Amino acid sequence: MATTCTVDCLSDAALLEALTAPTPPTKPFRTTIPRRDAALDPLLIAAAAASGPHVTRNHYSHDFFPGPPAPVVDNASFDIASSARKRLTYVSRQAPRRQRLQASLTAEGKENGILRETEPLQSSENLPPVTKKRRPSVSSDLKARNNLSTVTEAGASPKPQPAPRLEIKCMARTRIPTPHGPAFLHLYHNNKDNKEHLAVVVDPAQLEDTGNSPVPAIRSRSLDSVWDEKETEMDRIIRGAYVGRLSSTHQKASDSPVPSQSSNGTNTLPTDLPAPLIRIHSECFTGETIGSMRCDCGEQLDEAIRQISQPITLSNSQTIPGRGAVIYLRQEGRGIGLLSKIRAYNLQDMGHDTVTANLMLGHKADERGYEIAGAILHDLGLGFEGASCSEGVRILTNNPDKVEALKKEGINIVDRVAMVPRSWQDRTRAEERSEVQVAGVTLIGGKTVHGDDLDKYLRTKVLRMGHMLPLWLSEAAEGVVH
Ligand SMILES: Nc1nc2c(ncn2[C@@H]2O[C@H](COP(=O)(O)OP(=O)(O)OP(=O)(O)O)[C@@H](O)[C@H]2O)c(=O)[nH]1
Repeated sequence: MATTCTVDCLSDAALLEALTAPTPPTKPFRTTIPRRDAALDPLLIAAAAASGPHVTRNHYSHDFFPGPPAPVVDNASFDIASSARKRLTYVSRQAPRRQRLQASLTAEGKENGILRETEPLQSSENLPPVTKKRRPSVSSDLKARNNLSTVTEAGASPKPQPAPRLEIKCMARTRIPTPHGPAFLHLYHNNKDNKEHLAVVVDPAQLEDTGNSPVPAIRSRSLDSVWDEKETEMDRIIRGAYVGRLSSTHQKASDSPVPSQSSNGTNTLPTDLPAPLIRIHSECFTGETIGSMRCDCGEQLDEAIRQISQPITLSNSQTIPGRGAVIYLRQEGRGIGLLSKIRAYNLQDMGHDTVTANLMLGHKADERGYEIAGAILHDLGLGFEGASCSEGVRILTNNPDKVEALKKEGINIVDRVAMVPRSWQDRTRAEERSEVQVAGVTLIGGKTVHGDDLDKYLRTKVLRMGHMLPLWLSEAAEGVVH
């Protein structure tokens, strides 16, 4: 035994020497280092024990585990009775890759609010029952006439179930005074994800309830409809289905269905009335809640409400309040969720831009969808044929994907209004005045801010994501790309 141990220790030392030497060995290992074919190699076992079972993410749970008894080897390195000795083999206790992938997708889906088939449709529990009117198809008609059975034949593989039709419902609405004027906040439920998406409707004319407005009110059909015959007028008012401005003396439930005309009873809109201005905005906790200057999201939300609230002057010199809506979608971090966005920020600090950081984390540059936004716009009667405001909408964005996605949802977009970052509009003036406001920077009602992170983000949106915005000129002249 003593002899074998000495031989092995020497060979271990020689191997270590060869591996750690400043210059690679001149002769091949085979000629300088004795064979190492012992059943238990102490060096390898020590290395594995020191590194632990999770050497890399992909090797998590791989380890040495007792295997079948080892065959008796004459020159075994350890003096353990071979009958009692269990051979250690390197085996994996990981689930197959397919199962691990599925588990991680489910976890990620939860994070991003995607409902799995096994989860209850929490958010659609209050949706009205869907009455599906099925048009008889030619084949079902024939079957009915010939009295043929429509039951699936035994043995036929079940057809994959189509995804349920998207349903949304405005659950509640209330007046919100903002620094730019009054708005109505609408909260929506849907049967696709478990997020509460929102619509900030700017239409202060409907606060008056005088019946004189030349334009139709922007109202939610699902909110104004009667949900249940047991529902009282007060129930409807409490969930926001009221007209005018609610007060201790004014409480009037809205009609259902909403009349599809302006409140003065006409269907014809002033010819020079601009289409309502809308913005589809995606949630950004960092930009909107804690005033992060890594992006311009807080500022964009503020700017959207400000622009939509601007009064409109018609050619007959009549001025009417601004009208439109911000559809606020809960798709944080361009759909990857806050957790992944935080990780992406760390990659950005290491020198990657916002697009590359997403890709490095296994996400797409943009994972958002606009189906729910389209449905909310339909519900509000904005931008589609047959709506009370059939004039189409103007959209406030630089993002060509949003425009295309909304067109696919059937939204009639008559114009796009650019969303120019305040820091690119105001920089020269601010530098001249050398005053940069810091308090309340990108929050609602805040002022312009500048910063390197913000600049990188804005430039990447133009240069890598195809946003339709001229680069801030001095940067463009320098050709700086981050
Ligand atoms: N993944 C990721 N998301 C970010 C980053 N910075 C901002 N966001 C997200 O981007 C979204 C903001 O996008 P939007 O306000 O819809 O604007 P946009 O698509 O850039 O296009 P515009 O309509 O032109 O403003 C929010 O969900 C933010 O959380 C980032 O660095 N990484």
